[in-house]
Amino acid sequence: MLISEFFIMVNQPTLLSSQLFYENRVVEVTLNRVMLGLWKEIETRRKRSASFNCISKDADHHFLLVSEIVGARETEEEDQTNKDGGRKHNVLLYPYAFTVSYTERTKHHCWRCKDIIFHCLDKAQRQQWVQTINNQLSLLSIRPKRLLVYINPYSGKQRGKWIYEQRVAPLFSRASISTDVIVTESANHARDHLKTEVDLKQCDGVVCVGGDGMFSEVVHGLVSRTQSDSRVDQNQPNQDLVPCALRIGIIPAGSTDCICYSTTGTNDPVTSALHIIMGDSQPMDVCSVHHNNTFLRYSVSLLGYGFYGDVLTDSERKRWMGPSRYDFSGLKTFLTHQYYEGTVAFLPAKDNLGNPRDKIKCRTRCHICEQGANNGQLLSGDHVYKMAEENSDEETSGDGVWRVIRGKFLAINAACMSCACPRSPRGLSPYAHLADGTTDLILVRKASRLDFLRHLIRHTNKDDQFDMSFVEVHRVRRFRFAPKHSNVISEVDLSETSGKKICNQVCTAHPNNDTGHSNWNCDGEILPHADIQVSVHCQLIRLFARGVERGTTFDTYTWSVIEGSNLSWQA
Ligand SMILES: CCCCCCCCCCCCC/C=C/[C@@H](O)[C@H](COP(=O)(O)O)NC(C)=O
Ligand SMILES: Nc1ncnc2c1ncn2[C@@H]1O[C@H](COP(=O)(O)OP(=O)(O)O)[C@@H](O)[C@H]1O
Ligand SMILES: [Ca+2]
Repeated sequence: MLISEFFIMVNQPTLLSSQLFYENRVVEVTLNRVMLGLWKEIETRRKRSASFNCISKDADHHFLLVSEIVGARETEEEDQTNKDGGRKHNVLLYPYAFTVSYTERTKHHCWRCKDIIFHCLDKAQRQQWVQTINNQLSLLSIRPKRLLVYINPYSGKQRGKWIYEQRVAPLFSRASISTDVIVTESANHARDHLKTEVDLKQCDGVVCVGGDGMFSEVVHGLVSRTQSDSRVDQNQPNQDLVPCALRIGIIPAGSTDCICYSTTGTNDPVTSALHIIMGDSQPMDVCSVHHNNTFLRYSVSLLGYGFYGDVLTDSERKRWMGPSRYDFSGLKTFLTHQYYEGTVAFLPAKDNLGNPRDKIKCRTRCHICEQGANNGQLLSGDHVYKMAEENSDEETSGDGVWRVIRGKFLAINAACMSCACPRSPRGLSPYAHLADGTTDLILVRKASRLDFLRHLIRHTNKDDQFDMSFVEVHRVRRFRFAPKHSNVISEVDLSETSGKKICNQVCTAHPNNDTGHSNWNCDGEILPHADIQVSVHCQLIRLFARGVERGTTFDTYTWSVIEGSNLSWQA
């Protein structure tokens, strides 16, 4: 925080100011539109213990941003812990307590909800404080007030219900958020409910408790509902889709939790609940997947053919093993060492969106993602690319021209975001962006088992998994794939303007034959077709998240400490 920002903050008109008892001392507490605090010690009974997070133990001025307060509530007498005599004495003088809950950052992007208890002289003063704080919070229009919650009781280690009830619901209630909770009874329950039954105007957001598959259900429900309400045909691969109005929150309880991890920096239910309460907003790209001009599915994380498709196909039969099914099937698939022949055609992204190896990480308020959204507006969809494509006879080369690559691949992965998760903390494509309108297309060609193992291991450490002769990676807006024996892609509608030429190339490249092919892993779902067309839709949805923050230490959102007027801290 800059000093100028600090002065703007403290110079806001005061809403409420009183002398209250806090811990072992009397303090002057002030509330304005932006902050609670600037506590000046009036009377010290005992040397203050460092009982709440602050930079300096000797500091006697503190503040808390209103935007980081979860809620305030009156506290019952019996809830108050008063172990020492000095404190008891003061509690008698200030018997009416209230609690302010706030968000505090801990290590590794985890947030925690902390409480501070203040004591008032009389009931009226306490009521005034609680009401004024909560009124201020209700003015923060970005915060959700009513949420629709779907719990998959079978996700991950089957602890979704417990996690929600024990760790999340109490926080929502502290933040005065009302909820409609639905425990799903079968696969696609949440998707179909959102698609047809829910009155979306009755809530401010949708929360899913589960894994990537559960999130995918909610995305399908919301996106499909939004398109059908706007009479948009999802079957057209080049169709501009209508963005969803409601934000989605993820309480991680699944096997991979890659979307939660990539958007918050951790897979912690309490952190996610606090992002939802704060009303965070993170736009996110969505890929639409079509086969033969028919809509198949949406994808927000990984579209994987070959290795990840085979891992998923094998692991689906082992759901009873829980999350470790992926380790088992991963090892088995690795040993099988199967490669697949096919043709990939793709439309590269604009140069101003960087490239998958530029070491620019997607972080909170990412400027590459901003750039991506602007590109979309300026170019209005694919028009410029269509022009480039029509005017060129080149099969490859040039920004905005389709490129075609044929070969034998161990894996073809498209990562629309980093796909960071506990198994791979940097992710499948560490520099992919959440909301730039592109996906990173990773082509892993046929290689020895040892080389492929080296590539896989690099997903788990700091080494560059793309720095290998058999791996190439491209940032793309659209792509197509046809397996060598494809007989379906020749049926693609050749009247489609964009991709027309490419389609011809793909078709002529592959006379039909009967060699085997893999499956696509689409965010943990197996797709029924190998021949697919993929388009990225920039910022189609929004999450209750803020992307991964740059540091985990002090910044403008957290508790700050000022030593008198000597502003020794800056973030
Ligand atoms: C020899 C060591 C090899 C380690 C390789 C580790 C790479 C891990 C990269 C994982 C990227 C996961 C992307 C997310 C996929 C999810 O959508 C999907 C479904 O997740 P869900 O079951 O719904 O939680 N999970 C998987 C494993 O396919
Ligand atoms: N009540 C239910 N019974 C069975 N399957 C369900 C239920 N609710 C959701 N599902 C499905 O379970 C699958 C896995 O869910 P997910 O939450 O991703 O868990 P995991 O991360 O363990 O795979 C998803 O495809 C989802 O559609
Ligand atoms: Ca992206």
